[in-house]
Amino acid sequence: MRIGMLTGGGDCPGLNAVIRAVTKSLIRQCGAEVIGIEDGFLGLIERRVRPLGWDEVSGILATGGTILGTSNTASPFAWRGRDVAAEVVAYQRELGLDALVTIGGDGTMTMAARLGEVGGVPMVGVPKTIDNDIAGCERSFGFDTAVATVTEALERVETTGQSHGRVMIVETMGRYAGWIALEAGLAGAADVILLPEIDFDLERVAAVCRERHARRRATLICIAEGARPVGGTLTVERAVAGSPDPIRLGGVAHLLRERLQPRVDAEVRATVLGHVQRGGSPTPFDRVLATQYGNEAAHLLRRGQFGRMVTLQDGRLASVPLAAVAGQNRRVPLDHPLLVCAREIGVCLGEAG
Ligand SMILES: Nc1ncnc2c1ncn2[C@@H]1O[C@H](COP(=O)(O)OP(=O)(O)OP(=O)(O)O)[C@@H](O)[C@H]1O
Ligand SMILES: O=P(O)(O)OC[C@H]1O[C@](O)(CO)[C@@H](O)[C@@H]1O
Ligand SMILES: [Mg+2]
Repeated sequence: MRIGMLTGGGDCPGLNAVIRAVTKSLIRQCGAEVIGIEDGFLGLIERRVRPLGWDEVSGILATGGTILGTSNTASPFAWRGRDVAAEVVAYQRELGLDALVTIGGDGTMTMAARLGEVGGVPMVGVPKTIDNDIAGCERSFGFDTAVATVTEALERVETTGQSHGRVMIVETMGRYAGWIALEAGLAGAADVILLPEIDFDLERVAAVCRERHARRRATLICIAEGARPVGGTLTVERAVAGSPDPIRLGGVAHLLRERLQPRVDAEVRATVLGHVQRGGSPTPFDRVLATQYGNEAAHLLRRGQFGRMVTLQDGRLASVPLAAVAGQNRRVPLDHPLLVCAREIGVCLGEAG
């Protein structure tokens, strides 16, 4: 058996743990040859691959990023104005691949499925993202690490906020889903948590800050990059040319700071955490989850269960058809127990009233 493997989309902690587990499982279970494809689908377009053996994947469990590199702008169906999908499929055949392991988000899964439809090799997907927003998957690896990083940041920001009696705003990543802000906000004892799923009422947030200033000096606000005020729009930082999902969010913390400042006596400061949340070594939880996902991907390959993505459902390893994942986005349901819990312990979610 000859298996290709690539990492696509934004990187996240735990990618190397998956690469290691897939490779070691396949070598041990069936003596398979594993071919690493560099920089996601770009490596298939530019014909850049390298063999992955036991030594190449040893010692990488705890390292951040991806040893294979990644890309979020390379589409074989629209590469520099040309459709090169047929050439990519031909290259897969030249390499003698029996299947492809694609470790990525919704975009990577969609692309892998599309390549399969035009004659590409069968594939098995592994869900990665710090955002935890992949359909059919209750925990993507990388999320736990991001939550740990944001939690530490909130705690650090809180002590300086206390010293100065300020309103401190911390902005998290997460795109259109509020999972990172919600879990880190709870773990980091934020007073206000603002999510993309609940448009926030500025007057309500200001009232909480004023009330806290009188009682507790400081207010800690955790806001997801995709949050927006009632009647407002998303805060877009930039558009990335060539990316199938070109919008990059960012900066809503600054918008909130500007609008809050005239409404409160305390000084307001904003911190945008950015890629700090996506880098570095995975937590033990993510190392274990990524290892299990990689091992399970090898099982699917050996059983010939293609066109599926490994996943976690009700705490158990499982797999779902790619068609159920492609083009989807898993957001925080409004009746989620963590939202209920947050409200009941007095966290403001920006809701009016
Ligand atoms: N809608 C799409 N149709 C076809 N191909 C796509 C699509 N979206 C993404 N791709 C391909 O998948 C690659 C990765 O996609 P994208 O940048 O959206 O990352 P992702 O896998 O969704 O991860 P994340 O969004 O978490 O960074 C792109 O470079 C592109 O080749
Ligand atoms: O690295 P880039 O292209 O700026 O993308 C940032 C986006 O990717 C993610 O880190 C992961 O999907 C999002 O949370 C964030 O909005
Ligand atoms: Mg995506």
